[in-house]
Amino acid sequence: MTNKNLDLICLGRAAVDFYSEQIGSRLEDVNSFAKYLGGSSCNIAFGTSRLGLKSAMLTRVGDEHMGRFIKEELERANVDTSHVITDPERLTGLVVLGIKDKDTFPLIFYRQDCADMAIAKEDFDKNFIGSAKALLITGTHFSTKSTYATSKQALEYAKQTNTKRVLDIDYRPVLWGLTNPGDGETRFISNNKVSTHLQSILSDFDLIVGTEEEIHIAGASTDTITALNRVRELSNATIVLKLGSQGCTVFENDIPQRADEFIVHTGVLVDVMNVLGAGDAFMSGFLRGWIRGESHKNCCDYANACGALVVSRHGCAPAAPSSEELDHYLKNAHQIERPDLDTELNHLHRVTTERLPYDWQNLCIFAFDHRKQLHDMALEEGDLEEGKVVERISHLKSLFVQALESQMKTDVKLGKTAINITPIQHGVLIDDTYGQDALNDVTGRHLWIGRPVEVPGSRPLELEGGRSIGSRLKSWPKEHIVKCLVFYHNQDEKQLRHAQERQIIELYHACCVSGHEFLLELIPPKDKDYDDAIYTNSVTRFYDLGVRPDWWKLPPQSIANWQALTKTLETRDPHCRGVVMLGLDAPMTELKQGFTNSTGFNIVKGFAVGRSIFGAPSREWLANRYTDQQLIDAIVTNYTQLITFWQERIPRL
Ligand SMILES: Nc1ncnc2c1ncn2[C@@H]1O[C@H](COP(=O)(O)OP(=O)(O)OP(=O)(O)O)[C@@H](O)[C@H]1O
Ligand SMILES: O=C(O)C[C@@H](O)[C@H](O)C(=O)CO
Repeated sequence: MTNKNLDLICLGRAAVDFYSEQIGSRLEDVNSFAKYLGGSSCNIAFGTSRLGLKSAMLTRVGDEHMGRFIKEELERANVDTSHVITDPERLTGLVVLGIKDKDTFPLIFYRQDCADMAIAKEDFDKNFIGSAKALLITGTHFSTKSTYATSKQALEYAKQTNTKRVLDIDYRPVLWGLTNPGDGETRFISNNKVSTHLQSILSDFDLIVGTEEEIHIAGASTDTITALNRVRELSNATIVLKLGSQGCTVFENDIPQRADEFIVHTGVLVDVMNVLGAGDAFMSGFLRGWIRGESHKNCCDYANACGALVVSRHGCAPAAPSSEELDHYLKNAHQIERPDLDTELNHLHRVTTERLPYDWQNLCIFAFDHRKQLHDMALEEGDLEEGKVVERISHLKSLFVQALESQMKTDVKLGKTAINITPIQHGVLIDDTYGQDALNDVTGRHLWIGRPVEVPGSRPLELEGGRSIGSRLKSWPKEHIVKCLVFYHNQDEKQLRHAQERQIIELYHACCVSGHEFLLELIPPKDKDYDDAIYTNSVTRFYDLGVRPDWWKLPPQSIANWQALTKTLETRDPHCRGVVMLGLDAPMTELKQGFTNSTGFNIVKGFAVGRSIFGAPSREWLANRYTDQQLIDAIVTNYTQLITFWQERIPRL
């Protein structure tokens, strides 16, 4: 398997899963669904990519939002989507799934004439298939005349180019027209036609994977040994038999005469939340080892562990583990009774699977989540009635977004001439009190977006909208980063300190559940003395409490302090995204010095500054001394100044 730049191509179903959020509900009664990437083949392309293989997807999606979602999800997981073709006529397949109890998982496929079934021979060529070490096809894509012909063509190219061929039998009777269309749940119906059909392709494969029921359909017998023997008669492939919670077994050559002669590779039994997707995760784990030529034992260990992790979690694709997470689980599985409740494993899952949004290294964040300050400013300068304040500040915040847009255009020009400068990544911090329109406007544009939850100025910390932050986060776009500012001193009197810490712990856990990133901003209270060590001590204290924010927001620090903080982050949470520096309305020269001190410290990813950029121009605008355009221009001048300070401190490439 040399000269292959891809490890794996997956040909088959690409769908969107709508997954019931009420565990125990009948599907009839479910009232909210999570939306995930789905489709067995897509799940495997995604799962193997998370495990470090270079995977590609070969399929079609609709020319609509769901099709784009699939493509983007795959890309975020680093899957090659060069052969995810947009079908001009058909819609993307959908799947609705429920979790009734540990054995009942109602499932409806909305796949009539769906896009992935239109995959055609013209969608790929021999070079593409030959560029992978292995080609995987799932059973459904042999179920119609045209998908059969397309799949056979792909197999032929694979044979000619020494690409290994893998079959996941993945038998879904409904997709062969054997049950009523609403019954996606039934996993086995014996049918001679299907068996004969499948048997016509078995000889084409090097690896065949199936559950007992799937081997039964392929081998045309409900006696497992008989069915395995029939598969063996027709194929020299390595056969992997999945045995549910017991694990799996592999046959290279002859089939043993009795089941008790099987060499069973067992994993660790876990509590089932949902078995759906276990097969795709199993396949992903197995292929991680098989494509790299590892032993059966390793392949099966990876496969069983991936299956176990996925059955213990909600969803199929999003539950799939990363390489680091899998290795951690394999080392510790016997001590991890409940993977779904294990803090370390959940943390690794959260921080090592592709986080939204992207990789941030050079952040220039325009922070205008100020509520109290802008409110006071509006009253002072604008001579407004209280009722008009909201309207005026909302308008002001929309103009801030326009200023940001102008700034981004300026940067594009800058980037063209100064190519040796690291590209700037823009961000914003906006509240939903005055800035909902501005927030909606910036969302979905690949910006870093922070959104505050604290009641401004509160100490002890209070959250806007009360304590039920978890339910609030349900309505937040995933890309919004939960920002919480706390006026904190690690030597605050006990009661105050504990109240604040409890609030932060709850908030952090709510973010872990909702999947939002969390930014913790620490500012020492004005009414209390503190020395330089306060930041490292406070950060350490939160780690001791089990709070691992994705981001820290801290004032600029001395060089010695950045050294201490670097050490703390490296030892306590190497996956932390980093620190952004705040401005505290400081004059530009002071900010410049602060930025300079952070030179060379990789934990510092950028700045998040507000009043130094918008303060003076906003006063002018609120007092009607500036037009909208003058405000925008003044903001861009200040923002550009800060970006220049920041860029100058970044070592040139
Ligand atoms: N309760 C469990 N505990 C531990 N591992 C499990 C458990 N259930 C399943 N697994 C693992 O997941 C693998 C696949 O499970 P299963 O046999 O249910 O696949 P499947 O029917 O193909 O799944 P799917 O619903 O995705 O089609 C098993 O071989 C095993 O490794
Ligand atoms: O493979 C399918 O089409 C169904 C999937 O969308 C879903 O993720 C699942 O059930 C995986 O086993």
